[in-house]
Amino acid sequence: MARDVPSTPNHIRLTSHPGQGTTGAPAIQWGAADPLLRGPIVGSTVNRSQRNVIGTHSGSYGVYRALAVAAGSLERGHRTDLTNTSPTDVIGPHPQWADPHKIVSIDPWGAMVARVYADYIEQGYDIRPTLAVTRAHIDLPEIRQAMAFGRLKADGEVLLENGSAVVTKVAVEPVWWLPGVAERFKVSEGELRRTLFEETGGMYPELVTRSDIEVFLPPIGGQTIYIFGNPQDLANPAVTLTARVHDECNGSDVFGSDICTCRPYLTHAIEECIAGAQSVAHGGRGGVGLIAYSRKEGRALGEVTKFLVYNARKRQVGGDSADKYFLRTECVAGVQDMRFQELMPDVLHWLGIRKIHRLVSMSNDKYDAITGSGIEVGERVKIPDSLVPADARVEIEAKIAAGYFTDGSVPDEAQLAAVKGRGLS
Ligand SMILES: Nc1nc2c(ncn2[C@@H]2O[C@H](COP(=O)(O)OP(=O)(O)OP(=O)(O)O)[C@@H](O)[C@H]2O)c(=O)[nH]1
Ligand SMILES: [Zn+2]
Repeated sequence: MARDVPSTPNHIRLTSHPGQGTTGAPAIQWGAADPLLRGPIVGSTVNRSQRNVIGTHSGSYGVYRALAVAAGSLERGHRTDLTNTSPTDVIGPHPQWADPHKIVSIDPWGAMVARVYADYIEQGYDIRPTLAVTRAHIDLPEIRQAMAFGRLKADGEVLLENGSAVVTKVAVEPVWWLPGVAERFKVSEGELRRTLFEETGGMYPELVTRSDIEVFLPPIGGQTIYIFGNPQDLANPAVTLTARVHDECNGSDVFGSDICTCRPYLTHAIEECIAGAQSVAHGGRGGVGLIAYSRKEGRALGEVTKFLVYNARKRQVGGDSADKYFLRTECVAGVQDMRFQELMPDVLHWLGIRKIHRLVSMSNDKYDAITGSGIEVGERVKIPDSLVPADARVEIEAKIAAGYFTDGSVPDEAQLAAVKGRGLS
């Protein structure tokens, strides 16, 4: 490993120093329809005078990049070679991209920077994609099972004979336009900036010293989109869209933990998306399917908090029960949920979506955020009862009592108290 990295500066230079100015930093006019007028996002950590954002690229992985530079395995200021990296499918531009209030947490031009900002890149600006579009085959045991039971049939297009589904997938990194984010949360921009500064331990001084810089690349996880069928159809409200927006639950999604409904609901949604995208001749709906997966582990409380809550739930007097489900979370975390679905619809607007015909979710927070942002929702598809693991009854009944969508009855207090989970074994 090369340890002699000569380019690390001896003096720390603070971008918060007002004397430094923004000479050379392109202006950003958020929501401008013309990408050149909107201006490129420049988050280079090397050429400070060209930066027009607070923070840096890659979300939380920016810290690993720093580590790689510190360890000498990455050359400081390495420029991405964008040869052959362009999107496999063109998405947009859609009219929503030109509305500064519809999209505030994604750079809509993030997948095509190499093309639209080619001149800037030629002049030496370090402009990096914040979105990447590719294609893949996904292979899930639940989908092969659905084929074995005759619920899905291969069509050679969306679903192959070997059980793989063909998808277009998009990786999304967050790019926050602070005035718009503040507006979403109904707080002043100053209040948002000060709180972000203080609650990150003063990590980004520019939040409070550089009010002229409005864009923040936050050190958080992003999203991944999986599209079944033609991505262009997402923007056509006449094409039936089956969609699920899903928040990360590593324990269930990946490891099959049975305390919640996350993986079964996700795989059910994938099955619905495949059927939704298949042709009518193959038993499908002749539409398009979408899964938007957000890195918001444990309702964005993080996995440590989540596991603490599991212990508290299962050790409480009387054992784990649905009536105490949210109370235990609140006791540990101080809040039930920190996901804030307010920013979630941005990705749907980026895709040009105006109508979701079948929303595979029971969450009232998701529903309210989506419809509140101007997207029409038709049917809401709940998780089939047979897919709810025994130990996840506590969660699902507590959610229904708290306002989640159901086509059955809402449990009362006594019924909730009677729904019990397993002990700690
Ligand atoms: N803190 C905490 N988080 C949980 C618990 N159980 C599940 N989660 C998290 O809750 C989130 C569930 O998100 P989704 O699967 O999108 O579901 P939802 O928002 O409840 O709504 P649906 O769309 O109806 O499934 C994930 O981030 C999980 O990690 C729990 O007991 N405590
Ligand atoms: Zn879960």
